[in-house]
Amino acid sequence: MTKLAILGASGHGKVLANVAEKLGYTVSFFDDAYPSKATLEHWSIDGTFDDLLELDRKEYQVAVAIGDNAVRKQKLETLSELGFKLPVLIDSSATVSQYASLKSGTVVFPGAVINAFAKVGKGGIVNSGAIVEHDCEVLDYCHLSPNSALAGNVYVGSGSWVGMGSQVRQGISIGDNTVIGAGSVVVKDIPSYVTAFGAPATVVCNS
Ligand SMILES: CC(=O)SCCNC(=O)CCNC(=O)[C@H](O)C(C)(C)COP(=O)(O)OP(=O)(O)OC[C@H]1O[C@@H](n2cnc3c(N)ncnc32)[C@H](O)[C@@H]1OP(=O)(O)O
Repeated sequence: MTKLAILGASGHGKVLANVAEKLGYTVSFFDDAYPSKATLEHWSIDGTFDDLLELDRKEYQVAVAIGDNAVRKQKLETLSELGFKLPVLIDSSATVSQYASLKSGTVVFPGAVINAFAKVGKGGIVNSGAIVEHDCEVLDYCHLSPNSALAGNVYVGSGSWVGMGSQVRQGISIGDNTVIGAGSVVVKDIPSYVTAFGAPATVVCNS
């Protein structure tokens, strides 16, 4: 059995562990709240981030269960530089086209769909029931929240967060480090470093 060390003993971590166990991994958690927090449900937390860095890279692969895109990026980059394998994890109930491409550290949650020729970069979260239609390009360290839907040929810049249930019309471009609020309907391009929401989505502030 392959061992997976999960950084982040969070709700997100619980779902990630569930995905990984279905794929046959044995999981253990690491979190900087250790030792004051030593368990997560029935799992044990075995140490802090620094403890995780001491693990044998041949024995352990690593996943980062941190929802904040910037923090997840920073942790994954450190782990990658230190030689840890950051697997792509795809829940057994998700549908991912054989023509789609996903980069290291990306996790696809239950019921998500990634269709033909879509690309998802490094360290992404494709959350439960999210849809990434054909030819979309989602750059590194994005989070597509539960039930969000990108129609065909949508572009999402790095570090952006598409909120729960949001829908993005085909061909739309969303910039880097932008937040699309929950329940939005995006019908016009949205620039980088902003928060936008509503139906139709409009920019409400810089993020
Ligand atoms: C498994 C998981 O749980 S994954 C996590 C999924 N979570 C999400 O998708 C949440 C995405 N986040 C949001 O939608 C947030 O509301 C954000 C980021 C857009 C804004 O958050 P904040 O900056 O904290 O805004 P705040 O909650 O203070 O609201 C400010 C105003 O905007 C309004 N507002 C906030 N979000 C939205 C939204 N998505 N759509 C419409 N209006 C909104 C609020 O009603 C409030 O209006 P008011 O000033 O008239 O009272």
